[in-house]
Amino acid sequence: MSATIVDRATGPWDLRLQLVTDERVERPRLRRAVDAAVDAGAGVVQLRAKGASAREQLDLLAELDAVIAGRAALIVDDRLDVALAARDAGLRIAGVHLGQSDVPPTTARRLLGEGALVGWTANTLEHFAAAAVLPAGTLDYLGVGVIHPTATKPGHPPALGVDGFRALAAHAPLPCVAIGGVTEVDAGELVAAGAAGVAVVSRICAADDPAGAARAIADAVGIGVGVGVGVGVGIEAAVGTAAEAGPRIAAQVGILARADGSPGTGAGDPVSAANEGIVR
Ligand SMILES: Cc1ncc(COP(=O)(O)OP(=O)(O)O)c(N)n1
Ligand SMILES: Cc1ncsc1CCOP(=O)(O)O
Ligand SMILES: [Mg+2]
Repeated sequence: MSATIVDRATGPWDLRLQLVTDERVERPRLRRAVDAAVDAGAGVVQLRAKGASAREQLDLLAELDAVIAGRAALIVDDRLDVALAARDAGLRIAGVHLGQSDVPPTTARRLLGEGALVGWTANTLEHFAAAAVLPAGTLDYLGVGVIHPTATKPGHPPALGVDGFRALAAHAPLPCVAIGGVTEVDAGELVAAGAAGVAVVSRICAADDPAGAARAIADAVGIGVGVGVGVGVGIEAAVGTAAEAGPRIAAQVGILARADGSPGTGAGDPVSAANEGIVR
């Protein structure tokens, strides 16, 4: 048995906790929140700055890249052009999170490459059906919500609640990241309901104690279980829904062992495997 070192800036991706930046928060505070979230184990940081110009987003990405320092994947909301320009400027940009009205995920995959992280918003069975017919390997995950009403996204779709999420996610062709009003109160329930992870804006970015909030959510989604000990028992565990979605996904749902060498709870269960699949 040997420890597996994962470069979290380049994958495989840990989807259990994604910090999405809050454009209402001042930059120094935002930098602290990002640092705290990554310290707590967030595997993905998404720049969401809808009011910012492309140049402003590039500046922000440079700041975030410096704070993250390769400890997590940095992705961009909506803007494939900005993601590509930031890469061109030498920043570590893992990929994008696209909405239904953004450029097609197939374009993003083609331009960002096989190793990129590409997420797509999907809130309905129709969205799931559209995701399911994309070429295998186009998408890494679906962003599903909102779970609760949230002021962070005005005009958001109807709130699913945890039960609605469970019912919807049961039909998902890819790992689902739950978003919208998520806190430590229900992050664990969402994982139990089938989420590969949660995406969080205000509970961390606007918290008085972002480090405490990030740690509480990280604990709730099981980050920290089996840290540092990995064995190669992931391939069998990866058979099932996620693996059927394509070989890229199967490769991401490797299983880890606990410190005593026994397999993690993901063995034989691809959803749990997805939640436990990264050794750091
Ligand atoms: C992880 C995750 N899921 C969903 C969204 C929502 O993205 P989108 O539909 O593009 O809406 P905006 O964020 O652009 O308002 C997301 N950003 N992240
Ligand atoms: C970007 C986005 N998409 C759906 S809800 C949401 C915002 C979630 O923010 P918060 O975690 O503050 O509720
Ligand atoms: Mg978007």
